[in-house]
Amino acid sequence: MNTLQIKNVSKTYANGVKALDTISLTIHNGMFGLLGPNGAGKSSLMRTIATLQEQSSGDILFNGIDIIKQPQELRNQLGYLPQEFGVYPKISAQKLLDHLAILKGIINKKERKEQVEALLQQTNLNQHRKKAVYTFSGGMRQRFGIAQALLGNPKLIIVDEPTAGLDPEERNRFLNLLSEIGEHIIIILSTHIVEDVKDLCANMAIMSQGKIITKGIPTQLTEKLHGKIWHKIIEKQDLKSYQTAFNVISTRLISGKTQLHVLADEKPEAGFEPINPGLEDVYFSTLQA
Ligand SMILES: Nc1ncnc2c1ncn2[C@@H]1O[C@H](COP(=O)(O)OP(=O)(O)OP(=O)(O)O)[C@@H](O)[C@H]1O
Repeated sequence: MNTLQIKNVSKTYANGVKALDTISLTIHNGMFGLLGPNGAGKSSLMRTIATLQEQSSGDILFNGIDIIKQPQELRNQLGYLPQEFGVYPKISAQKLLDHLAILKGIINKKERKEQVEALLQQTNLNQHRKKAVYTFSGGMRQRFGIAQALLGNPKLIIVDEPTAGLDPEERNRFLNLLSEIGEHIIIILSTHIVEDVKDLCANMAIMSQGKIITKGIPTQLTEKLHGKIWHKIIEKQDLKSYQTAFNVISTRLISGKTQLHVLADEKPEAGFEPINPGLEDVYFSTLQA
């Protein structure tokens, strides 16, 4: 079992922005969803765990190893797909993956060839291996990103906002690929898309303004809201008055009418119906608390 311990980690940038504020999390094998709006600090946390920047205070231990004291130990076991992968050189996907494998320390040629081929197959990119990555679609690039993250059989994989900008089919494909990677390593999926976390992640945390504001098992967090989420369809122009009168956690426009979700212990007023809470209700009610 792998264990990542984040203990009271804070990060203040040179410009004074406190992006991480006493974060504590313990993460074991399986897929962990880190959910939060833009600017919550997710990338700051991912970059800190990946040893690309140091925290201002607090400790991060991976399988008991302090990642500040022994960054190379962590890097040898890490696969990282950053939010911005940067500029791709004009060489084929296969050559680029081979080159990245050398950088990861896989110096044995035969072993490298086998890994590169297996990863191109696994990420369904084998038929595109001769094409340059910069010509790839967004979904193909992200799958290539996973292929490079998997080089060297890492025990910890970090993927930062991987599905942003993907169309639904590519997104599904990408998420299926992630879920196939396995239960024997830690995969941290940072995202602002609730759906990404809902079906895939055994554990999750919600982050806002540099803090972890809730954490747990998605189904248990959802269950806690049972009987407290109320639904009503109203006229668009009445929204303001409903927002003043009730704890409206989300709104959605459906065929010109507005659908409300309200958090309340009892039926707010006539016309409201109880509904089964979803992870979106957990997310929005937590962010508003
Ligand atoms: N290198 C930096 N220097 C100064 N401020 C930074 C730096 N990186 C991030 N920030 C600030 O820290 C805060 C958290 O940013 P971060 O990118 O970690 O959030 P995020 O949750 O990943 O959001 P997004 O999805 O928009 O990237 C923001 O206010 C951001 O402007």
